[in-house]
Amino acid sequence: MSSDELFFGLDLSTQQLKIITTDLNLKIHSTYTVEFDKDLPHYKTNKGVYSNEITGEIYTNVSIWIEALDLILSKMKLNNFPFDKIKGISGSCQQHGSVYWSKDANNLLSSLSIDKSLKDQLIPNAFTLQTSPNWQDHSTGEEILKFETYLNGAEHLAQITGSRAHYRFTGPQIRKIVKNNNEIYHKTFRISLVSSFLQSLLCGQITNIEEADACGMNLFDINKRNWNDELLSIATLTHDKDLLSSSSIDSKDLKLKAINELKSKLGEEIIPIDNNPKSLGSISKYFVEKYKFSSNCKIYSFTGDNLATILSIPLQKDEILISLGTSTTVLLITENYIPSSNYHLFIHPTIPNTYMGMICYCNGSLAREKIRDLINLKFQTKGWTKFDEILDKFPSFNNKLGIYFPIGEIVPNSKPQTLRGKLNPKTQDLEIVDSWDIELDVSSIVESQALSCRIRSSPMLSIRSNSSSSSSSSSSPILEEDLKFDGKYIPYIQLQQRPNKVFYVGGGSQNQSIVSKFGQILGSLSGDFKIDNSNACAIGGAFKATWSWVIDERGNKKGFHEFLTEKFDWNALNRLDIDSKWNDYTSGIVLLNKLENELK
Ligand SMILES: Nc1ncnc2c1ncn2[C@@H]1O[C@H](COP(=O)(O)OP(=O)(O)O)[C@@H](O)[C@H]1O
Ligand SMILES: O=C(CO)[C@@H](O)[C@H](O)COP(=O)(O)O
Repeated sequence: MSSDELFFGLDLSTQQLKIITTDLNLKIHSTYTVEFDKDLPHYKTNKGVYSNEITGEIYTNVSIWIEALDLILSKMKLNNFPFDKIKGISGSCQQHGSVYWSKDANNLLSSLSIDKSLKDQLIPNAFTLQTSPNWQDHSTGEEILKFETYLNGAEHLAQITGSRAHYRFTGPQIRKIVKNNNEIYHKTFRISLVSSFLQSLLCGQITNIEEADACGMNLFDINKRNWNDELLSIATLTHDKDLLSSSSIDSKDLKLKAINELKSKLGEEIIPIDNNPKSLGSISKYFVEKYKFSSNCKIYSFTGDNLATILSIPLQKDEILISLGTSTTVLLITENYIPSSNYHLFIHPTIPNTYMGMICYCNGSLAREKIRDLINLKFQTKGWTKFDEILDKFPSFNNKLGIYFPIGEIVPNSKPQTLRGKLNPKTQDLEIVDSWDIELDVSSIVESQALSCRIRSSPMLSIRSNSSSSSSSSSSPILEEDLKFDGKYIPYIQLQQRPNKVFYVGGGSQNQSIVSKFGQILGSLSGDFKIDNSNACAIGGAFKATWSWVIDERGNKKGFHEFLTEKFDWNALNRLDIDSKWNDYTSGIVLLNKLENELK
């Protein structure tokens, strides 16, 4: 490894912990991974988590993450990795999850001995709760109802926080813990997001939550750039009578006490996004002594995995990035804060006055894997080859679609279920079908997932379609009426908007057939691109660490976008040869709309 200045991007996602190292020119040097199911089998996780199908709870064990950190660094040490060259570290983590620290945590974090593992020193006493809710959790139905009711509805909540209430968001999850584990809540000294938890381990002290990731909590006021008192009180006062406005001094005191208690647990200060990122401090002495990091190695704030993903390429307006990880997420950037209950807006993690738009689906890779497994069972095959071969045999829309939600879905908000249907192209009537040949499920699942991304991202774009630029079938209907998705009408004009470019990242982007089908349906105007690696969020973290360090230590004044555009390796973008079938799939929008209206 020739460079003397290296940077780490960590990514703690659902199924694994990754580290990518880059140099000052943003060139990628190495990648290391620990997969939870495979490399830490004693935890007996399934795809990184534990699930309770009856309650809808999905969670994991904080201990897995702590053990994974020692394990990945030990793997690197065995490989003689030059830790002393690491100048800066940043990273990303799965969003919304929360970690509950005890009052002893800071002492324990700052006095770790290298004779014992992180896990043996932290797990017994540093946490009040050994588990952390996972973003796939669906157990907070009652809580999200309270958040939306007390805040005068989903749209109003979205105006304040960038999102309506969601099961997985940290505020509703905290409310559930206050209700079910009240003693534990009050004993908790600090609450971290997964991102601030990991940066705290590295810093050797509990650190604050970063502004962009705070937008995934239903607690943070995006306009005021601060915690919202009303929302903090909803998260902690679980008796309706305490929440209903009352002018009595006692009730005001109770509310204030509850707000202040949660504020102090979350940390009064939030790490702001600006053009002058400051380090949170140097890496803790445990890592210096055990792995031989330099004591000058700086830690920069971590963010959410989707937020870090948009840092991996110089994304522009009207370009969308699709992450085909465990979740499927559609990401884009915008300077306009126009919130809606149909999508999420987050503060951009490095560019001031800019936002990230996001749509997130739970049933992404794992739902596709279930169909792939059935195909492999039928044909006695392995891997994705047969699935891909079948998918490639469906070159155009056949007026059949299925909705496949083995677990509850975020978009649209729905229980676990499967629904298949055919559209009569002449009458536009829907016929529900109980089952069909499993081969049809292959095209159906990929088409319905891609159509949902197209429908829900198009209102956030600004380029109107020029239908002559894509292949068109004369039988395609023209949308002339507004369609209701997720309880809200999308004006048909907005359904005509198309992305300029689409970028694909994440595990599933390695699959040419899946990406081609997405590309045909999304119909980008200036091309589809795959990034030549599957670790976009870890790369985004490494790029953020590099940019931050260059500002912090070298006095560079370039903003993140300028810095990235200048150094970005454009050869890493793989242009894909995909023919748009945007027009042909217009009837797919009608069919998906009808099918979604039938969901239970
Ligand atoms: N060749 C492939 N074809 C389709 N899906 C794939 C392929 N390779 C990996 N995947 C999917 O990628 C998923 C993991 O994506 P990744 O981005 O690594 O995960 P994470 O969400 O944990 O960051 C797996 O669940 C798997 O289904
Ligand atoms: O909940 C969301 C975003 O809101 C998920 O995208 C999580 O952030 C986890 O992502 P992966 O494990 O799929 O990377």
